[in-house]
Amino acid sequence: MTDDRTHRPNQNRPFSDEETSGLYRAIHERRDVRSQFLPDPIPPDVLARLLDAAHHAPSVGFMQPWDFLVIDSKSVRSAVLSIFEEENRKAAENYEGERNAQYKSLKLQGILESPINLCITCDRSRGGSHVLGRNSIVETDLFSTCLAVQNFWLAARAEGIGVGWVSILDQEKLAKTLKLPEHVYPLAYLCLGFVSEFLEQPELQKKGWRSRLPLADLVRGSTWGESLTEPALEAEIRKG
Ligand SMILES: Cc1cc2c(cc1C)N(C[C@H](O)[C@H](O)[C@H](O)COP(=O)(O)O)c1[nH]c(=O)[nH]c(=O)c1N2
Repeated sequence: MTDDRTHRPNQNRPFSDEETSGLYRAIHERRDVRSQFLPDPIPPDVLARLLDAAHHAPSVGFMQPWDFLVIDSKSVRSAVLSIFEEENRKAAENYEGERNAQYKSLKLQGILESPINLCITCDRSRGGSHVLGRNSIVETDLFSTCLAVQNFWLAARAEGIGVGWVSILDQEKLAKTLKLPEHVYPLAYLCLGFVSEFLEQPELQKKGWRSRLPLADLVRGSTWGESLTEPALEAEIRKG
């Protein structure tokens, strides 16, 4: 696989309308999936494209700290599911009464229903002790790996593949189950597969757990307490 995989001539021209709307469509219609997985296998060429998309994420100092564990082993997945169940029991203790019942009714993983799981890890030692740009903020390797996850997630949506991120996991137990070296952190545990449907809105919103905040409440001016100085931008943001 080469860097030229998605090369197009005239790379500096803006995207066509169709390309632009395809990108925004992937962004808006990406979902976290855990209830709608189909068992159909993901064709190898498709999975390779998604991994290649992840590998083209930005990274601090071009560190590329990620590795990808393609987990098809049933026994490994069952072990991860056990870790989830234990952690999820603990997580449920954070809620009382009706909220507790609502929490317990949520489906928060698709570890066995999805045909494949993927762990995207972060090798915290890659690139040696001095990575350009990582001198002050050591966590930039983790941030970079999150961007690889997002690339993967968006490309998957475009390919019609659902992705669900499972983070209700004890990271130490997960690392042990996956036999990761000491310096490798299991950043994202993902379930992947074709889906019966992509929900129109986040599952948590659909189930009344939490809704999307208005963007206008989140955009601020130059400092935290200031408003935007550009009224036209303010108006555009309020339009929604
Ligand atoms: C870092 C991180 C970790 C998790 C998630 C996401 C992210 C970014 N999400 C998915 C999350 O609930 C979902 O993204 C939001 O509800 C918004 O929905 P959409 O992703 O827009 O469909 C998630 N979902 C779930 O069912 N179990 C989980 O353990 C997690 N963990």
